[in-house]
Amino acid sequence: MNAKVSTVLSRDSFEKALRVKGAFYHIHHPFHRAMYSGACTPDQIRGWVANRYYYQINIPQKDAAIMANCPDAAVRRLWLQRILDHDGDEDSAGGIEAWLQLAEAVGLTREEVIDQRHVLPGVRFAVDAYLNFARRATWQEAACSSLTELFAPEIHQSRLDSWPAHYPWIEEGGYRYFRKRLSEARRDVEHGLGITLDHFVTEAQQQRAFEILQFKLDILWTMLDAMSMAYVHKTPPYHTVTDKQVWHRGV
Ligand SMILES: O=C(O)c1cc(C(=O)O)c2c(n1)C(=O)C(=O)c1cc(C(=O)O)[nH]c1-2
Repeated sequence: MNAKVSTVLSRDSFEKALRVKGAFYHIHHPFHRAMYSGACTPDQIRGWVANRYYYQINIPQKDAAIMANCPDAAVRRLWLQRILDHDGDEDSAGGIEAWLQLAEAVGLTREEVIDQRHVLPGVRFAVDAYLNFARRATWQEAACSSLTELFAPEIHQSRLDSWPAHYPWIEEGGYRYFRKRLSEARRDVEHGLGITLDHFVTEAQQQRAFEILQFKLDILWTMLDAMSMAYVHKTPPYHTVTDKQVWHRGV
């Protein structure tokens, strides 16, 4: 009788295999490559900042959904920091405010960002898929979906390294968000990765973890596809019938 050869990955190999998924991170998307090679117009940078605002404001709701599904107080206590990072506390204004300062630094008004008039339907649907996944998945699966943050410090650093030279018209104060995320993302990943390595221990679970990480990579990539249609190819939704931004702002 043939014994089934186990293809369960060791903890180390599993972590390495998760990191290999970085090959599909949105740092490789043409829109991103254009951003850090200096090829973007001010309108393209503004479009990206205004659309990414929707991701920023959904992240703390996503993290609150994970906490709501998690019965482990020790995990919740650590996870709570993510919400404070974005929403702020009595000492610091937080990431959403820093993002609004980035918006102003690139020439947008707070009002036009906060009212979400520029948020493209494709971006909205992609971000909503992330929040909805966190609501319905187990807290360990939702924690696993945050692991694209493994690759985030590099992308924030690439902006800090390249944008000031390419886009001197962006005010320096706008870069605070990216600087702030360098250490926050590293700390988040340590926690999220620990949960994932502890929880996904069978072959089927590890395959599921790869699929969850790919789902999240798809979200980030799809957001940029929608922005490319609108700001690079100049084909935003309904462009064949109107040049007005008629799409909905969230229902
Ligand atoms: O600018 C980026 O490219 C980028 C990517 C990601 C990511 O990989 O999900 C996050 C962030 N930024 C970010 O700033 C952030 O706070 C964040 C939280 C999360 C998450 O899934 O919980 N991802 C990200």
